[in-house]
Amino acid sequence: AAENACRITLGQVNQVRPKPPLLKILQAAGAQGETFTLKEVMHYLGQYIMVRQLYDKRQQHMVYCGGDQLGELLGLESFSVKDPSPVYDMLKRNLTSAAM
Ligand SMILES: C[C@@H](c1ccc(Cl)cc1)n1cnc(-c2ccccc2)c1-c1c(C(=O)NCCN2CCN(C3CCCCC3)CC2)[nH]c2cc(Cl)ccc12
Repeated sequence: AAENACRITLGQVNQVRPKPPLLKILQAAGAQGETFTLKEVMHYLGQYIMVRQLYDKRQQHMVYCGGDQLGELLGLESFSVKDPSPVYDMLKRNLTSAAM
């Protein structure tokens, strides 16, 4: 009934919970905790790519992730940051809603 409705504060409603393999990658990029906004997940994935030097220095939109855990998760050797679809597909498989 209404009075028993779970109280979801606005701050929590857009949180996602990465599955362990993705959480490990985010933590390698400095992420703390277990739930994040999608924006934070994207930020830490970008940081991970930079810290691990997975992007091509000359063609900076190309990410070569074969042989890295990121490539395992994506099921790809490389991708262009101009086509985010493989990343979104991977996130669909590796994120669960953290609300309740
Ligand atoms: C638009 C955005 C994006 C965001 C999501 C997606 Cl699915 C595609 C694209 N983006 C544009 N270029 C990058 C990028 C390129 C090379 C190395 C690292 C990041 C990103 C990515 C960010 C990010 O948070 N980007 C902040 C600004 N970036 C500009 C590029 N900057 C680097 C470019 C290479 C040289 C060093 C600076 C880093 C900060 N997060 C990502 C996570 C992944 Cl799985 C893939 C790419 C990115």
